Amino acid sequence: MAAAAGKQRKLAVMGYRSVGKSSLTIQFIDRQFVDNYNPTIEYTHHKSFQYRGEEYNLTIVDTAGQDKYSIFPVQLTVNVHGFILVYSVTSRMSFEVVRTIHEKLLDAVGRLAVPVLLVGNKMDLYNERVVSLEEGRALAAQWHAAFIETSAREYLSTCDLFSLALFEVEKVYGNSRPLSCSIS
Ligand SMILES: Nc1nc2c(ncn2[C@@H]2O[C@H](COP(=O)(O)OP(=O)(O)OP(=O)(O)O)[C@@H](O)[C@H]2O)c(=O)[nH]1
Repeated sequence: MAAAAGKQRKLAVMGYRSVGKSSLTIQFIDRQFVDNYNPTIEYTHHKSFQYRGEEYNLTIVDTAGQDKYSIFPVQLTVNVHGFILVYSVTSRMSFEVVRTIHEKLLDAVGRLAVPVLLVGNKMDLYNERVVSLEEGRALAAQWHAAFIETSAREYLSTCDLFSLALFEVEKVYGNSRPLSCSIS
């Protein structure tokens, strides 16, 4: 008998240029870090993922870097279950840009209960940090979103960020038992 198809979930990864959107996605898909920088136009990845004993077929859209003045890609929100908004803890501009993206996202989707995970990446660059952990937490709290700091380079995070994104998605679309891992 053929195995039952997994749950289909689509996630979009958005943020300013060069914050590590592709690196985080590739780290999740291939478990490797790519050091060279190639700006992304838009790339869609697929991965089967076991989450809490269930099979998920994830589609992850790694989007082109946005800035404050970019036109929000409204078509990108169609059939997307959750949004991963990434900034770099080394870039104040990238932190401002995620605020703008979030505003445009709510306008585009037209409702407040949008599953969002805010990610502060490049936490391995301790000496270059300009956005504090508290600022990230406070912004996520203001949005009622989840929050995590990570490093795609060192694969640092208390809990896999894609599991956390899925947790936010399942709060709205499915199973919402609490996570057993802590989020720093
Ligand atoms: N030190 C460090 N460097 C990182 C990290 N994540 C990404 N980088 C580097 O930052 C640069 C940009 O990473 P990308 O993953 O291409 O960034 P992006 O957000 O996809 O960029 P765009 O496609 O322009 O939007 C690359 O040189 C990566 O190697 C990280 O966690 N730590």
